[in-house]
Amino acid sequence: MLLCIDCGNTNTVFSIWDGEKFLCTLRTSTHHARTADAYFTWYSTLVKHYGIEAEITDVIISSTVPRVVWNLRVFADRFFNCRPLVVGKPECALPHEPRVDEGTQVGPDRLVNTAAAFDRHGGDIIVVDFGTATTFDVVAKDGAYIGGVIAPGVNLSLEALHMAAAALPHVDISKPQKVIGTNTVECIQSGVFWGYIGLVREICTRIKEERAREMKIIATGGLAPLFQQSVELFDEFEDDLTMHGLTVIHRYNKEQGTI
Ligand SMILES: Nc1ncnc2c1ncn2[C@@H]1O[C@H](COP(=O)(O)OP(=O)(O)OP(=O)(O)O)[C@@H](O)[C@H]1O
Ligand SMILES: CC(C)(CO)[C@@H](O)C(=O)NCCC(=O)O
Ligand SMILES: [K+]
Repeated sequence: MLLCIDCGNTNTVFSIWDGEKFLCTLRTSTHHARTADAYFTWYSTLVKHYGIEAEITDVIISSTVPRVVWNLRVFADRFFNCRPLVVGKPECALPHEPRVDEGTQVGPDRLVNTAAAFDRHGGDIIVVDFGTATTFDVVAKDGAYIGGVIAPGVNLSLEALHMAAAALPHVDISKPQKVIGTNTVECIQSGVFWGYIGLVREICTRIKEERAREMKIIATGGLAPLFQQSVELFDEFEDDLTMHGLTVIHRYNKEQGTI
């Protein structure tokens, strides 16, 4: 079985793929100093709790935080006796090479999202991922990542207001009933919520104009459904997109004989 690891700047997600379906999904905060032993203690406790019998033979990692990869490599080697495939490293083949400026290190999560979206929907797609940052990944007709957009994430925007302005409290995102807030919390929620609706719509419109074609918009990440509630922004929402992409890239490397 394949253990897929998606390490973001905020959260790290493990998911076990049995070849047909994900058996479970485990989430922890990303912390570069977490040791291989600590990962295993956490992992084995939860797997046992869910009553899952998993013989892990392969591990694939996508990490936007380079420093965590070392401990995850040790984790894979020590507990599953395997060498993990790390997306973005030269030894990990990609179904389509990104077409970006030379020397650009595309975030591995974006490469994975791109592979997943192309596998499920074909090309001419925009993937919007609501993580620590909100990213827009543009997938060409042939499946290659050809660039995109990086905007501050929803929670990051809320946190930035709280951090920088003494009188602004921490608030959670939610959909305000109206645009004009009549208290501080409503004003902040309105700014971020409606501001984000505008951001997503404007960027997608401009991407389509720049590409001069219709493009399907796929959203992923915990907050996408909240925005979709109000305005039709996306064609599809897929909460397992990044995990699916890891299985696609792993299968491709098996087929290519790189692993
Ligand atoms: N209805 C909601 N209201 C508030 N927060 C939510 C809601 N649904 C999901 N979230 C939060 O949204 C965030 C987005 O999750 P996601 O896994 O997509 O990205 P992340 O873990 O924050 O970022 P990264 O992948 O970059 O680490 C999570 O922190 C999740 O707890
Ligand atoms: C943009 C983030 C932080 C989104 O997770 C990640 O994909 C990343 O660190 N990217 C590197 C830069 C780039 O993708 O062009
Ligand atoms: K993510």
